[in-house]
Amino acid sequence: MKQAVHFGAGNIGRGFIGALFSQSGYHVTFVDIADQIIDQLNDKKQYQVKLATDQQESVTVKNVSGLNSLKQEEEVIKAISEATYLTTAIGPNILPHIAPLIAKGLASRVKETDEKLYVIACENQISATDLLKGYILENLDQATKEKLADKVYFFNSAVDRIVPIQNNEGSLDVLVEPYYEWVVETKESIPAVEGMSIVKELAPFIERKLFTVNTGHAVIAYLGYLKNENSTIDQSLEDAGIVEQVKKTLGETGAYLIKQYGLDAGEHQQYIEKIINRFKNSYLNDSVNRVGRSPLRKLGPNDRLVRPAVEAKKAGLSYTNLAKAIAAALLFDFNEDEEALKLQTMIKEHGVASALKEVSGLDENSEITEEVINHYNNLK
Ligand SMILES: NC(=O)C1=CN([C@@H]2O[C@H](COP(=O)(O)OP(=O)(O)OC[C@H]3O[C@@H](n4cnc5c(N)ncnc54)[C@H](O)[C@@H]3O)[C@@H](O)[C@H]2O)C=CC1
Ligand SMILES: O=P(O)(O)OC[C@H]1O[C@](O)(CO)[C@@H](O)[C@@H]1O
Repeated sequence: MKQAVHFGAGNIGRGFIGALFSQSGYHVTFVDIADQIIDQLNDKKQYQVKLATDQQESVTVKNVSGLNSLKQEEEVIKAISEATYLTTAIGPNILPHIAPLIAKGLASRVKETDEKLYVIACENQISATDLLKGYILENLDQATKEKLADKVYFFNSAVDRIVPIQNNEGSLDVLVEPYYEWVVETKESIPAVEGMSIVKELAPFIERKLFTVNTGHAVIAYLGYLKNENSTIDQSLEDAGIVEQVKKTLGETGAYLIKQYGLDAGEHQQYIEKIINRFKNSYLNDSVNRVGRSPLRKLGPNDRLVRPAVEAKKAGLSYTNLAKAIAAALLFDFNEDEEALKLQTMIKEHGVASALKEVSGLDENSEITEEVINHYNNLK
């Protein structure tokens, strides 16, 4: 049986990427640090992916097992040696932590086989695989790096499926939205995986996804949180003001995307509407706290709020609604989120402009910062 190794047996790992490999005839070895999930994968060897619809259709995902990256290094190295694909869905901040083990796996593999391995990071981050590749190379000697050529390939990708936090402690089953899109950038001819689309140039796809799905979701999460910190995304969309704000913000990112990539304006508008409808799915029960999680990452210079604002400004386009979304993100003070707490401390100690400089790379006296501060004071 063909083998896939997937780092991160969480929501996207089990509910999306691992499920596609299993449906394509692969055995999937999930590598994680959560013993409870790993033990269950090895014990039950299957789980259900349930669709968040009124019919609640489900798919059984079979041929799965689990390894602990902290306790089973040798087994992970062996699994990497035998795999055709190595994928991740663990969060961009964790990539540097798994790179040393992947490097050991690759070093061992290239001594044993000339078979090709395809590495794809499935994270909400532009060029996530390039970042992972960089971290892996830092852990390899020159001779091994040279041996990777024509044997280990690294492809960037964009992943789109909403998978909320699961309220089913003790179960491997995952509730997911029916929609999904996995776009992988490569010019190679690679083994087929059901549901994977191949493109030669990822930039328009990942920017369209990140600056529509993730920007829109972030706007709802941060404004929804300000209204009621215990609410869900679909509940927040019952507020006409929030709906209007999402539409205006996606109008701004849309204007940038249309200009930058020559998208058809009508088609892009339909894409926006389809996405807002996905957000309204009440079966997902997706909390504003999950979607707003890790605000330091989400306020990063290349992420879903700041990058489109900077690009829109450069292109002479409107960015005031994006500035409002940034301001709302700066007010996200959910006390179970480490990054939110850190952000609030930064703001308290040094002020909004200084926090924006440090987190988003925006100059303290830039026009965007000025606009964000105006919105921040109004929202506060
Ligand atoms: N949930 C969603 O709807 C979507 C998430 N994504 C992206 O997918 C990635 C994963 O997100 P989720 O699945 O939602 O997160 P999650 O928190 O459900 O899953 C992450 C998994 O990684 C594991 N992990 C953490 N540190 C690890 C380490 N050092 N070694 C091995 N495993 C480790 C955790 O135990 C957990 O099982 C993120 O980059 C996210 O932005 C992308 C599209 C959709
Ligand atoms: O997973 P992140 O980057 O923390 O952000 C949450 C976002 O990612 C998703 O989980 C999937 O794209 C969305 O639900 C949401 O926009």
